[in-house]
Amino acid sequence: MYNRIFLIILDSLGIGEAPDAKAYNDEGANTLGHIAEFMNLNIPNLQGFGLGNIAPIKNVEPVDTPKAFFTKMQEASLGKDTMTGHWELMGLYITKPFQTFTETGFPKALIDELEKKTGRKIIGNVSASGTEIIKELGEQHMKTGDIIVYTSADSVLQIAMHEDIIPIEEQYRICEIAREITMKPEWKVGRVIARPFKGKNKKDFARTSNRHDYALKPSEKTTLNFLSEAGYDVIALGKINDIFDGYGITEYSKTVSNDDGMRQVTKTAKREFTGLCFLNLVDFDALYGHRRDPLGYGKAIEKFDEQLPKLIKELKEDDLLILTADHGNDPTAPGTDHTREYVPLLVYSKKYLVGNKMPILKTFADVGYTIADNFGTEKPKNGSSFLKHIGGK
Ligand SMILES: O=P(O)(O)O[C@H]1O[C@H](CO)[C@@H](O)[C@H]1O
Ligand SMILES: [Mn+2]
Ligand SMILES: [Mn+2]
Repeated sequence: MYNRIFLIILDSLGIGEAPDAKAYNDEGANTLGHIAEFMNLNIPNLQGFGLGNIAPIKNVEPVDTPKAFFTKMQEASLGKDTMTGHWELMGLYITKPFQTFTETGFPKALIDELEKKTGRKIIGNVSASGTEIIKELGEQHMKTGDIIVYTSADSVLQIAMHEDIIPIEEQYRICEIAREITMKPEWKVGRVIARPFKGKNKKDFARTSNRHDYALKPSEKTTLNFLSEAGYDVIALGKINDIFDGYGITEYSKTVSNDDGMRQVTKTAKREFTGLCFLNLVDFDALYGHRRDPLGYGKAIEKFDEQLPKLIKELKEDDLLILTADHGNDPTAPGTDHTREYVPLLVYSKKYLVGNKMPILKTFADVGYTIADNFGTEKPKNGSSFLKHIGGK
């Protein structure tokens, strides 16, 4: 048994179109592949793990003796958002996608109720990029106190508010009201998200790290519950606690950036625990994928690669490190939304000098199943264990 499993989600780092990409209008999408074509990606540590053995990536050649076990995984659930990806990683499928309001905006009855309960007028109510809509409506919001509601291709109701106009606690209260209203079955969005920003005017508005996601509680127990019920630690870092609405998590800490996430996971590796440490690195997605910034994305991957050895240094022989993603977000694709892709899977332990190829996995749920299998707890309904491919327990 591995005593500690570190699971790091490089949010949105897809590795090529999924077999069903066409159904999502994402044929040809390849987040990592297209970033590598855009720049000279220099990621020696991930390369050494065998990232370039999974798929052809410019400048990231396959290696003869990869340090990790490597493959790619397909998503089984319907959808390509963060919640869907993460829930599936922990064994839970979403077979009926959450409501989206991409084309229409939110219905008048919902907006009316939100205005009445918050006492504030709503502006926006369209599908938009978060950084664009604050440029467009942020100054008006500052003058009037009206709040900016917007959505995307995901099942989200996002509210952008200036931190000097509406104090952060009040922003969270407004979002809690929105979460309650959108619990109605016909309006049930996957997430309500507070998107606070700062700045003097549209030229320097910038979003802050006080973002807060109000997700739904997973409809069934996941590996996180099975672990914590069996007495193991389930340590959530970054957005993980929000994504699972705390369900099955024994302790959590938020992060302000990818760097902070890597610092926190490395710090956690220095202490004693038995169970899972689960980290999400959201900057890849929020700062670069949605912003269609392949160079920024590539540099963020290089930075991650640089920080990885500090974490590895703290790992013991009976620790397991799993690196993967939750969906794609090809910064060279049209629009600003996620892309339906395979995700890379790298599984590393100091126990092994070399890794090997694993079969392509049909579902992200294999990750959660494998973790439950390792700790000998109840298993999720979906998935199967890949422990047999990495030398057993
Ligand atoms: O454009 P921004 O505000 O970053 O929004 C993005 O972030 C949201 C949640 O991850 C997605 O729905 C996507 O639209
Ligand atoms: Mn995501
Ligand atoms: Mn996203």
